[in-house]
Formats: sequence, structure tokens, C-alpha cells
Amino acid sequence: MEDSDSEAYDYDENDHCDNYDHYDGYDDLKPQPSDCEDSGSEASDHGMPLGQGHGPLHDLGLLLGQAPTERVEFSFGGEIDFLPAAPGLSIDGLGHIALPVVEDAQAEAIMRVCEQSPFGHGLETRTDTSVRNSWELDPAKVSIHNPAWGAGIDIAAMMIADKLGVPNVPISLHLYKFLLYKEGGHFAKHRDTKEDDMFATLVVQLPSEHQGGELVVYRDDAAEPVRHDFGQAAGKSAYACHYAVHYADAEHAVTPITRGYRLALVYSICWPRSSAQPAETRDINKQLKTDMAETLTAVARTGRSFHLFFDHAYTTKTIEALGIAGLKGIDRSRMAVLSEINAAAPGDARFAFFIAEAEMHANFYGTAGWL
Ligand SMILES: O=C(O)CCC(=O)C(=O)O
Ligand SMILES: [Fe+2]
Repeated sequence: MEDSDSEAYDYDENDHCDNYDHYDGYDDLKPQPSDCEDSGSEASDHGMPLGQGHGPLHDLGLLLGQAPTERVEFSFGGEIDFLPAAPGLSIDGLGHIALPVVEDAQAEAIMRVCEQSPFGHGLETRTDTSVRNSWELDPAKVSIHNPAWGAGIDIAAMMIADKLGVPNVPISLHLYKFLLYKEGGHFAKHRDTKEDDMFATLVVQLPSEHQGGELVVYRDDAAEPVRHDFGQAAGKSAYACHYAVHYADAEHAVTPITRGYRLALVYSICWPRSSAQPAETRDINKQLKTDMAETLTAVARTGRSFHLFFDHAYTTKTIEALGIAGLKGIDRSRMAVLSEINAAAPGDARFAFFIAEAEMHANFYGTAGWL
């Protein structure tokens, strides 16, 4: 029996301050999954660890890279026509709010019952309008009366599960905050750590008459960020609800609002507590399966253990509560394939998989300077 450990960074240093979006721009760089390299492996074009250039572990990396995975969208959004443009929004102490909000007096009345949005930084909670400038309300103070809203949110949950590559998982959407931005409002680059079971965020922008306020979601690999303009280019933001979804560990920012008011509802996308399921594998072709099983067995026979770096960041809480059922995106697919192949291996060549948190410390000596 061999042990194999995978690695996840628990970047969430504000575990004690879980209910705020986490901004760490005050700090120097912290290790991110993509910054980590296995000293015994090299990365292929598609980011798979390949082992040491040849041998069964190298082959296993190549084969794993060929296995079909659920098509996962990194961040997606657009108009959401199954959420009504007239949600019947009301706020405690103010009553019905007509959308879009265009009158300054109405916006100011809303701001008076809201609080300035805070954000998490390390163990602290701060407000600093140079980092985050918006107004927010707890969901308990917000009601949505149109019955079509709840039905629309149920449909949204199914659509989102599908696009995130977990089509059979009954994910849930929890309303987390109501947000209002006025001219000058924005939110600097941060990651979300709102609730324990959350793994992604849904932003629903209510019909809003505004300019600016794009949600920009950054990718770890230097690829172009995904920009959500919530219907502005199409001239529809005032007349329909628009949405955006991103993984909670993806860095994102809201660009400054340059005119008008922007209203949004932020939902946490959470794994189901009771029935979290690990991923199912897509049909792997028979030959690939045989090759992978043989290669995994060959790795076991060399007496080596191996590790696989995760692409996403995870909190300790998620991993402790859900194990591999809490994995996201490509990590989920790779782990599903490995588990399936491993389960079919001869008993004495079967691996046990562990999820481990690892830290890498690198020291550089010498006078060569920066290359
Ligand atoms: O206003 C938005 O679109 C997103 C706000 C945000 O990033 C957050 O509340 O964490
Ligand atoms: Fe956020």
C-alpha cells in the first residue's frame, strides 16, 4: 500500500473572520497554487505534473491529461431572463424600492439604512473606502416579493451546477448581501471567504442605471481576465437582471462606478452539507482506462508515492467537512479519474489518497542577480 499526498493551499488566513471578503493587497505576495512547483516534476502545457521526464509517473501524468473532464467554465455570466426585472424588492424601514434607482433622494434613503461595506484583512475587519466603497444590507432586512424570483433562483442553481461541471450536485444559493454602489464606488482585487460551505459566488445585478462597475475576474495563468459588464455594452442593464459567477478563490475586483447607482444581490454558492458527492468520471475510453490502470500499478510497484498539486485553493474547513467532495473544477475531475482507476487496481498496488496542506520555503543564495 502506498501513500500519495495531494496538496492544497489554505490561503484563508482569516479563518476567524470568515464573513468578509478577503483583501490582501496590503501584504506582499503569498504563495498561490500556480506559484508552487514540485521539485520532482515538471509541468506539461496543460499544467499536469509529469514526474521526472520519463518512467511510470511521467506516463501517468500524460495519461491523466488525456482523460475527459467535465467542461468547466472559469467565470461566466450575462443576462438572466428567468429572474424577473421587477423582483418586488423591499427594504425594512423603507418599503418598496422601484428599480432602477435613479433619484438621488431614493439612493440616499437606502444608504441611510445600510452600512459601509467592510472587508476582511488577516484577522481584522476593516472599512477603508480606498479598498472597498459600497453600501450593504443583511439579507434579513431585504425582501423579494415576486414569487418568480425563488423559482428563478432554483433554475439558476441547476444552470450554475452544470456550468461548474457538477451537474448532479444539488448546490445551494444563499443570499449573502444586498449591495449599493454610487459614483466612485468600487472594490479592489480580493477573494471571497463569506461562508464555510461556499465554493463560488453568484452576483445578481438588479436593473441598474449606471456606468462603470464591471466585475473583473482574474485568472492565475496570465490569461486575460473575464470581464462582466452586466449588460452595459448591450444597453440592457437598466431593463433586466444580469449575473456573474466565479470561484470564491478567484481574485476579482469591481471597477469604479462612473455614473448612477448599481444595485446587486450577492449569493454564496455552497456545497450541499448532507449529500456532498465526489465527482463522477465521464466515460473514459477503455484503452485509456487500461493504460492508466497499468501505469498506476507500475508506479505502485516502484514503491514511490506521488503528489498532485491542486489548481484551486481550499479552506481547511471545506476539506475537513467534505474531503474530495469539496474539490472544484479540474481538481475534481482529476481526482475522480484517479480514484476510479485506483479502485480497479490489484489490492496490493492500490494507493491511499490524502489531501494535505503543504508549505514550500525557497531560499536563494548567490550573486547572479535576477535573470
Ligand atoms: O459587486 C459585485 O459585483 C461583487 C462584489 C464582491 O466582490 C463581493 O461582495 O465580494
Ligand atoms: Fe467578492
